[in-house]
Amino acid sequence: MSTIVATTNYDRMKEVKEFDDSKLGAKGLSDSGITTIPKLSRASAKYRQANPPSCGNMGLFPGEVQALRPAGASGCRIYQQQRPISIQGGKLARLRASLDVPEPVDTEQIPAACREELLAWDGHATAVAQTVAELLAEGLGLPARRLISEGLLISRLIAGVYYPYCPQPELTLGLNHHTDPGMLTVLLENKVAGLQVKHGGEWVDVKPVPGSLIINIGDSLQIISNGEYRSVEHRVLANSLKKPRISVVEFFNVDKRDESGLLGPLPELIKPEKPAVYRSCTFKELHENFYSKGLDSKSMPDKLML
Ligand SMILES: O=C(O)CCC(=O)C(=O)O
Ligand SMILES: [Fe+2]
Repeated sequence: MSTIVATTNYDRMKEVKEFDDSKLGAKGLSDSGITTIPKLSRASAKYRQANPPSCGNMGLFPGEVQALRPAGASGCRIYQQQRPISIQGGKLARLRASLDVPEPVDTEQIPAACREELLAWDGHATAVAQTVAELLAEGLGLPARRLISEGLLISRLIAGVYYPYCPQPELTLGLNHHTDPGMLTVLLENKVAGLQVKHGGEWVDVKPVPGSLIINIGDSLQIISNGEYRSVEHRVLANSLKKPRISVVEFFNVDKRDESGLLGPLPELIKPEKPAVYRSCTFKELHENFYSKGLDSKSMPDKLML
C-alpha cells in the first residue's frame, strides 16, 4: 500500500482500492509498525466533533479473523466474504473468512484447528441464549419456550473479531455504531476494553468483567416484542493498547433459509391499549436490509414503524 500524502487532490477511492488490493487488513497494517493511520480511515473533523470522544465513519481497525456459521445456511463451503462497509463517499470491502455448514452440522466441515473449541462454545452459548430467551419470554407474560419453540433463535453465526493496536485511536473506530439485526447476541471478550453502549444519549464504556458474557438484544427481538425490548446501540473504540482486543460473538437469529417466513410483533402482544408498533417483514427483507445497509444507517425497527 502506498504512503498517504496529504494533497488537495486526495483520491479516496484510489486509496480504498489500494488498501483492498493489498489484502493487509488492519492487523497487517498495525503489525507493519505504522505510526499514523491512513487517511481513508479518518473521520472528518465535523463528524468527530458530533461523535466524541473518537469517531470514524467506518471501522478500519478490526480484523475479523474468522466467522463460522454452524447452522442456518444452505451450502457447505469455506469462503471469503467481501462485505461492503460504507465509508465516506464509497464502499470498502472487509474480508471475512466464513464457514457455512447446513443443519445437521457436519463437524468435518469445521477446520480441525478449532473444531472442538467451536462446537463446545456453540453448545454453551446456545444454552445461555436459550435461558435468556426463556426469561425474556416470561418478562413479556408469555410461556417460557415461546421465543425458542418457533425457531426464532435457530440460525447461529459465530465471528471471531481481532482489534489490533491503532496508533491514532482518536481518529477512527474499531467498529462503527450499530444495532445487531438478530434476536440475541452472546459476546465473550478478552480483558481489553473498547466496547461502548449508548445510554441516555451518551456513550458508556462496557468494562470487561472476567468470567462474564455480554448479551445484546437485537432488532428482531425489538420487533417481535412490539417494542417492549429495545435493541442496544453499540460500537467499539479503536484499540489504543499494545495488546489486541479479541471478541468471540455468536448471533442468534431467525432461520435464514426460510425466505418467506414472517417476522412481526407476536399476536399475544398486540392489545387495544398497545396496538402493533411495527409492520411485519419477511426474513429475507430482514437479512437483505442488514447486508445492504451501512452499519450506521437506519435500523430495521425504524423502517417498519407504523
Ligand atoms: O467486538 C465486539 O465487542 C462487538 C462486535 C459487534 O458488535 C458485532 O460484531 O456486531
Ligand atoms: Fe454488534
